[in-house]
This record gives sequence, C-alpha cells and structure tokens, in this order.
Amino acid sequence: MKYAVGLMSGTSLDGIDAALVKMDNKEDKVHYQLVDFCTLPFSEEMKKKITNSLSIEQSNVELICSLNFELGQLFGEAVVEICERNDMASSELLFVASHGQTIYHQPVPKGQFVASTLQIGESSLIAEIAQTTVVSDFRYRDMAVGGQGAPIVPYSEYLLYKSEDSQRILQNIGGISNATIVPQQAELQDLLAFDTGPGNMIIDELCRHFYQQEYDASGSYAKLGQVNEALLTELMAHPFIEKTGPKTTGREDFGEQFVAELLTKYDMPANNWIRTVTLFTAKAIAKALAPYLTEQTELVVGGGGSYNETLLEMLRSEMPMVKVLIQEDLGLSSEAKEAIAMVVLGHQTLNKRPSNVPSATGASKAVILGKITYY
Ligand SMILES: Nc1ncnc2c1ncn2[C@@H]1O[C@H](COP(=O)(O)OP(=O)(O)OP(=O)(O)O)[C@@H](O)[C@H]1O
Ligand SMILES: CC(=O)N[C@H]1[C@@H]2OC[C@@H](O2)[C@@H](O)[C@@H]1O[C@H](C)C(=O)O
Repeated sequence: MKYAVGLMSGTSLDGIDAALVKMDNKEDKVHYQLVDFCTLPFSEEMKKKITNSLSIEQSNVELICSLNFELGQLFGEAVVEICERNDMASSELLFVASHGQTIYHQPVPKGQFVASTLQIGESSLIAEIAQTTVVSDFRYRDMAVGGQGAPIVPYSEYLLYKSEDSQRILQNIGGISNATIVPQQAELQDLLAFDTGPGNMIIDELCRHFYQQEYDASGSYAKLGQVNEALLTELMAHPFIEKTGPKTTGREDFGEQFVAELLTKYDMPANNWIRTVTLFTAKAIAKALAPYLTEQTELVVGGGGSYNETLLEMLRSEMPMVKVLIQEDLGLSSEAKEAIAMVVLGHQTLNKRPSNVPSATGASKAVILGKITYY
C-alpha cells in the first residue's frame, strides 16, 4: 500500500490543508482514497506576514525570503502531524505534494512585467522535516509553454469525477472560485476550466471588517441581509467578470484593497453588504457557466464555500435547471478536494507524466508539472 500527503494553502489564507491519501492499483488504474484530512490554522502573526508579503505596498524581499523558509517549516510539520495522527512515520510516505503559498500571480503580461507566478514554502525544508521526497511548484512549467499556470486541478478532476451519464462541473469555492467543466464521457482535451471570480474572499474580508470574524459561518449573516442593487450592478461590471476564458484571478483583483475601496463608496448595514457580495459570487459563477449548462449537468461544489448555505441557495436559484450538489453528496470531502488534487498531480510528476490541461490554461502543449526534491 502506498501513501502520500497533499498540502494546499490557498488564497483564503485560513491555514494549511493536509490530506493523507492511500493509492491502490485497481484494474490498471490508480485509485486515490482519502484517509485523513486536517487544516492547521495559521497564527494571526503568520497570517499578517503572508498578507503583508502579498501587498505591493507592504511587501519586501527580506520578508518573502524569510517567509519561504518559515512556511517550508510549517508545511513539513503539517506532514509529520497528519502522519502521527494516523500512527505512521512520514518517512514511510511515497511522497509529499505541496502547492505552496501563492504570493503573486500575474497570468498575462502587464506593463513592464512578464506573465509570471510565485508560490513559496521551501520544499527542501519539507523534505528534511518529513524525511521524504517532495513534489512542488506545479505552476511554472505550464507558464513556460504559454499557459496561465492555473487552474491546475482539472487533470485530477478528469481522473476522479468524469461521468458516463452526465456532464459534471466541479465548482470550487475557496478564496477565489474556479470551475472545471467535464463533459459527459469527456476526453482530456474536451475539458474547459477557468476562474469564475471571487469565492469567499470578499465575504471573508467584510466579516472581518464588520464582525471581526473570519467568515460567514453557514451564510447566516448573508441570510439576514438585503441586496443593494447598485453595488451588485457595479460588481457585475468588473472587467474580470466580462472576460471569457482561459482566465485566472486572485487577491490582486478581489483582495483587501478592492474591498477597502468599495467600503468608501456605499453606506449600509453589514448584512446587506454580506448578502450583496454573496450574491455577486453566485451570479459571477452562473454567468461564467451559462454557456455550458445542459439539463444533464451536475454542479458539484467544493472548497469551504460548500458550507455556506445561503450561497448554495443562491446558486440553485440562479441555475434552476442544474442539479447542485456538494462533494459530501458524492461521499467525498469539500475541504480536502484541492489537497487530494495535489497528490494526483505529484504522482503524475514522479511517473514523468504530464498533468496540465492546455485547453484550461492556454498552454501550447502538455508538460510534466513540478519539481522534485528527493530525500
Ligand atoms: N462553515 C462554513 N461556512 C461558511 N463558509 C465557510 C465555512 N467553512 C469554510 N468556509 C469558507 O471557506 C473558506 C476556505 O475555503 P478553502 O479552504 O477551500 O479555500 P482556499 O483553498 O484557501 O482557497 P482557493 O481554493 O481559492 O485557493 C473560508 O475562508 C471561508 O470563507
Ligand atoms: C495562482 C493561484 O494560486 N491560483 C489558485 C487560486 O485559488 C483558486 C483559483 O485561484 C485557482 O486558479 C488556483 O488554485 C487551484 C488549486 C488551481 O490552480 O486549480
């Protein structure tokens, strides 16, 4: 039996997601099964360091240099911890697959800057602490062949979710929302994937601003609010929402600064803010998916946004012809999905097989993603 750990620390900055995955060979296919999952929350101090490093105004090279090592240490400790919880030594793992923390993502050239992306969390430290081989830095190679370096989960969604009976759309709602469209009986080249816009990022920012809380648990604040149509219209006119794919976005577009500017423009009760931006997330998803929806479509929602009931209700009402499910309805885990995807990508890399999906990222060809740090 082979085991691996997938690590994901996404755009919502809630902490390090770690998934322990068992890999079996069944009928010539690898079967990936989740054994355990945990999120190790970032301390307030670490969260501050990360948000500072992401901000053009606050960031500096000393901070990013140190953070690369600090995060590598925390990632390594997360691997040891999830293994210990399962009475295993991390040295028994076949590998660790680490996404890293995105510090900046510039998917297309801008002014003097070329298309580029930066994920940190030094793999050498993870390898030393966990005493095993680490696969990391999955985005760069795709960009080296003209892709946007994101989204990278489509390969794993094709492998794990392709259905003979229906088209499936995997809608992840983390900090940012991204969708992978897997048509019925699809081949890999039939996949389409793109970011649809913000996920929980704006909602979280407003919950911190008004309630000093990290997120809108179950969507309970949004449930009590009323929609401000003027704000909603302004949000839906954002240039990213108008763009067609391949397209990717991040904190650069919908983070702290975006929310701070919005807050100066409208004056209304907290819950109206939260309901309006929650509806914006739902409408941005519905608008991006509209051209692809069929009567046979299953929309499978994953990421922390699966637990926001008001958001799910809004998605159902925006796309009435679609069956809206969450990962748990398929017996899977919404929160573990991306960390599991890292394991699938890492496994491809170790086997010298490509795992980018050019129709999703815009790359000119399929390439082997990632770098390997051998132990
Ligand atoms: N019980 C809950 N109710 C409502 N929202 C929740 C709940 N639990 C988590 N969330 C939301 O999910 C977010 C975390 O989601 P997730 O871990 O999927 O994001 P991420 O992986 O960091 O981001 P991305 O996928 O964009 O990189 C939290 O910040 C919060 O907004
Ligand atoms: C550059 C970057 O870190 N992008 C993330 C982010 O979070 C969600 C969305 O934006 C997605 O495009 C991507 O992550 C997933 C894992 C992906 O690449 O498929």
